Amino acid sequence: MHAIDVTDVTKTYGDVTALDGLSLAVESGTTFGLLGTNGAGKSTLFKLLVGHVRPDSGAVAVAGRDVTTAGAAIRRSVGYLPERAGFPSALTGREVLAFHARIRGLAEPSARIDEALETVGLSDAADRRVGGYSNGMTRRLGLATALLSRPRILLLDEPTAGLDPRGVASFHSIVRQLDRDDDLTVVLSSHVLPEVERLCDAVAILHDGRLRASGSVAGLKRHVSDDVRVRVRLRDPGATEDALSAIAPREATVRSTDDAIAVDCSASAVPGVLADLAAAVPVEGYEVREPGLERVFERALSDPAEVSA
Ligand SMILES: Nc1ncnc2c1ncn2[C@@H]1O[C@H](COP(=O)(O)OP(=O)(O)OP(=O)(O)O)[C@@H](O)[C@H]1O
Repeated sequence: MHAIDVTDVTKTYGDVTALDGLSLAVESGTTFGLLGTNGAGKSTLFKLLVGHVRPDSGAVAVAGRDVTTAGAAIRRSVGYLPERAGFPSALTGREVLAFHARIRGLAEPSARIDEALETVGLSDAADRRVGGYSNGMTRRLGLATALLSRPRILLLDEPTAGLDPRGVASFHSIVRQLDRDDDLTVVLSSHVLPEVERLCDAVAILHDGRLRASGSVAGLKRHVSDDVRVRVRLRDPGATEDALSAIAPREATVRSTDDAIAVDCSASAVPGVLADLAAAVPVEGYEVREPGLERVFERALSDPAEVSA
């Protein structure tokens, strides 16, 4: 069962094509990561999913219902934390939530407000003015507003951007706690690949409004896993050119930094690569790395063919 179905959606803003024939499905109950370069269309996708903008063409369905026709009913089942959520600084956290509960016409608002405050760890700060909240607390208050209607689908647009490491850790632990609820689908966008790798079951990578890759994190990694990356540190930074020439005849992708070169090649080619390099230039050391989500991302951006894994 899909929580979200996006079918051949195009969305333009004047001359800018934000989404270009995008199709994407998100399984119910999963935590799904949305990755992409700046301007790839992630925020536009979130806005389509909550009905804040309409597609020029194509269909957007949430919980099996078309967003453009289901309107308010959809908004009740979806919680949305926008990329930039600010609140009136003179209000307390509880007053902000009471306001959001009122405009959404929620029944039993105080019980829901207490529950949301508890979930995001703001119960003790609930009666303090929002103007005195840290960035992390403000983001968590944003999450609390998204949770007020006890949504089945939670959309988090770059929820940890700009937070310090403690703020990030505390947000992650809340998302992990929410993830225990099998009926809740979480879609989060992020530029931090390790964050997505840690929290998400499946991901989509967007570029220029198009889908470049989608699938389980493990499946996408396997897709590029015939290659490993060998990073070789050179004793003499001036030897980079000689090192590159030594590798040139091999079937490998090579990148150089000031004092190291990184070679993507098959695992079986590693001894030969190391031997070629050691014969050509003084080598300080090396490490071999299995592919991570970072490699999947690089591959997705450099190769326009859509990958599904
Ligand atoms: N209201 C708007 N008016 C005009 N252009 C817009 C508008 N909103 C978004 N765009 C453009 O649409 C494209 C996609 O933007 P969007 O914000 O969806 O990308 P994003 O992936 O969320 O980017 P980022 O990672 O930088 O937040 C960009 O080129 C952006 O400039």
